[in-house]
Amino acid sequence: MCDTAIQDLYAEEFANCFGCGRNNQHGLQLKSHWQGDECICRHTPKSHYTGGVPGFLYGGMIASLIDCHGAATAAAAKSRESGEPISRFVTASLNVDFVKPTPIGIELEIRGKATEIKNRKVTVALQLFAGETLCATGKMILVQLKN
Ligand SMILES: CCCCC/C=C\C/C=C\C/C=C\C/C=C\CCCC(=O)SCCNC(=O)CCNC(=O)[C@H](O)C(C)(C)COP(=O)(O)OP(=O)(O)OC[C@H]1O[C@@H](n2cnc3c(N)ncnc32)[C@H](O)[C@@H]1OP(=O)(O)O
Repeated sequence: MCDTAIQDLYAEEFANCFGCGRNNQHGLQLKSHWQGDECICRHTPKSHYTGGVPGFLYGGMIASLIDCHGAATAAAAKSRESGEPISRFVTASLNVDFVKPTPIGIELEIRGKATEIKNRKVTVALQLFAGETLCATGKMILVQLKN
């Protein structure tokens, strides 16, 4: 696994996101790492992010985890393809399927893979696991910010 998180390579002005900005002291500060041919993020949500049924995670938080990790996956995949430094991608489209209730209290693992890279547009497929259980999947389209 690459030691440096993708989010730690974002330019300073793009490092303030609630989900993954290293400079956002009130945010989740998610970290994503390239491993093999995919990108991995691990996070244990706090219990107050419940969706109303104690012990289970709010769907909006699930979408947020997928969203921010998808952006990191797109940035890493594009950088690996082009040989250029990590750049910043924003979400143009986010589709989440909630497959099983997601438990709170154990570490979640989100796995992302780029399925298509076309100029500034990257399509990413994601899976969110709680242990061995696939709880949610995501499909995203991300667009690289213009310089
Ligand atoms: C991430 C930090 C950002 C900090 C802000 C700093 C500077 C501001 C600079 C730019 C503003 C950018 C982002 C907005 C600000 C904050 C977002 C915070 C981060 C998030 O919270 S993130 C979740 C919310 N996110 C958004 O707030 C995005 C709103 N949106 C847009 O800002 C534009 O919509 C954008 C940039 C996505 C694209 O605009 P664009 O002009 O750069 O590019 P363009 O439209 O040419 O698309 C290029 C190729 O993507 C295809 N494409 C586009 N949209 C598609 C879709 N929906 N489905 C399928 N394909 C799509 C086209 O078809 C074309 O493909 P092709 O080349 O093959 O034709």
